[in-house]
Amino acid sequence: MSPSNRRRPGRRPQGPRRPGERGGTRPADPARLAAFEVLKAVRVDEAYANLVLPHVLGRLGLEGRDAAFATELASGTLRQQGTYDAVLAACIDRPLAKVEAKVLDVLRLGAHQVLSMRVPDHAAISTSVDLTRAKVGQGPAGFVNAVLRKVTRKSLDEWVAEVAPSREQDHDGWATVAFSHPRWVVERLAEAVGRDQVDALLEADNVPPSVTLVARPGRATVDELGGTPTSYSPYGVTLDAGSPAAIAAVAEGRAGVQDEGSQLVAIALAEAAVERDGDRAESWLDLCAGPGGKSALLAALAAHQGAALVANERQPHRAGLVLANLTDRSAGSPVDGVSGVVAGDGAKPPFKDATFDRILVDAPCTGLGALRRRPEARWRRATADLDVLVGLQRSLLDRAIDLTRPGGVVLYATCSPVLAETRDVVQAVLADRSDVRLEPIVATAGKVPDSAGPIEGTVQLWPHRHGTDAMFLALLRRTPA
Ligand SMILES: C[S@@+](CC[C@H](N)C(=O)[O-])C[C@H]1O[C@@H](n2cnc3c(N)ncnc32)[C@H](O)[C@@H]1O
Repeated sequence: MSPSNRRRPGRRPQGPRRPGERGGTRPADPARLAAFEVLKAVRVDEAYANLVLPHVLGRLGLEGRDAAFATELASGTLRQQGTYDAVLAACIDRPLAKVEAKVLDVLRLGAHQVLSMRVPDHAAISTSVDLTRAKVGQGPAGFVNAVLRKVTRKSLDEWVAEVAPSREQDHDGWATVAFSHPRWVVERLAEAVGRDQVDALLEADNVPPSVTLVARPGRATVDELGGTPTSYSPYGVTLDAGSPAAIAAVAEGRAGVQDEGSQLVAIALAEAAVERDGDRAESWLDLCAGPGGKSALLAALAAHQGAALVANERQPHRAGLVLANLTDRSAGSPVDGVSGVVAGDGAKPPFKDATFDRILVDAPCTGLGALRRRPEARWRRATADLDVLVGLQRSLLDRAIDLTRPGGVVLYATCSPVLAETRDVVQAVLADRSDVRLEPIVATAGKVPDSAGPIEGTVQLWPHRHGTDAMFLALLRRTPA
């Protein structure tokens, strides 16, 4: 599919002049102002767009269509910034690095409206000029006007054909521009998914996912949530419309927003075969639990299986979020299945060796499998992050194996398909130790079609194939040394 097929309807009629407007000095349009403020918060404060958006919308009093327009404008601009920067570079006769950051934000927002939102050119340009006057000053308004006029001269497809390298001679360079991903990410994803599928994956990364909910078993049912049942998780539904917060089970914490792939990770740990250790109730550990989405599902599954879950998270404020996720809001006490929440470093865990029956290591990772839901994430990561993360992932998996009793299991998961974080971590730990073996995932996640991971028996989910985040799952069993 060509990049221009990613256009979404966003046409927004221009209303009459607002009170107080006078010729040439109109105030900035509030929805565009909101999107501008989100970009600024992402750039200056390293904010997450999806977290800052509700605050900005609330502060500016935006609701309904205006809120939807601002959301698409901010998220779409951040997501497709790589494409727009290549276009803008062709329209400006100095390097983009020399353009004032606030002006570049306005230009990117304008480019998104012109090239991907079907906002009429004159409206996109005049509101961008207004925004420049309001937030930067009169000086650059003419520059913004001139640059955006140039942008309107071609469609997105025509621009990509003009500014991207040749697809035949430099596929990754072309994909970098056409699908707006940093080149190193294109290369790593191509290595993981295969050259024949990488374009489909990159394209899927640019489509915001629909909202998926989980009904925590024993506390809520999928029927309470409405929506369409997910294909693989028995606890999931995809919302067709509306806000999750308006659903009682979500508001009460008995259900939550959770990608289907994440649901399959928690289910895979619960479903693994583990022989009972006498009459003792099973003890489960979520080693990297923050903010607690998988812990909440694990706790419900643990309660059902008569087990007890400990949730551990290194960052104290995220451990607080885990606690909130594991608290029964009406009773004010931990939900069934929880035996504790700990703020500790999983690489130096405050637990005794060989004490847990099942451990989830949902490792800190690059998150390159969840780019659909985090529009700015692709620009935040760098290859240098990989080395640091891989070292941490290996030591967390290693410690988790120490904490597992012989016969028990560790599920290693990442929301990244990058082979250095998946295959290589698992193979390195297997090569180092004689007291662990890899086992195939045979239950629900293992039955997902076309989900073979990079080592036999492991699972790799994909946005473009399964509609989930690109979760990787590997099951390891502790054996006597
Ligand atoms: C992928 S996230 C986990 C998501 C979580 N399982 C959920 O479903 O909500 C990884 C988490 O590991 C935490 N983390 C990073 N380093 C850690 C460490 N050394 N020990 C324990 N947790 C750590 C991060 O703060 C982050 O919250």
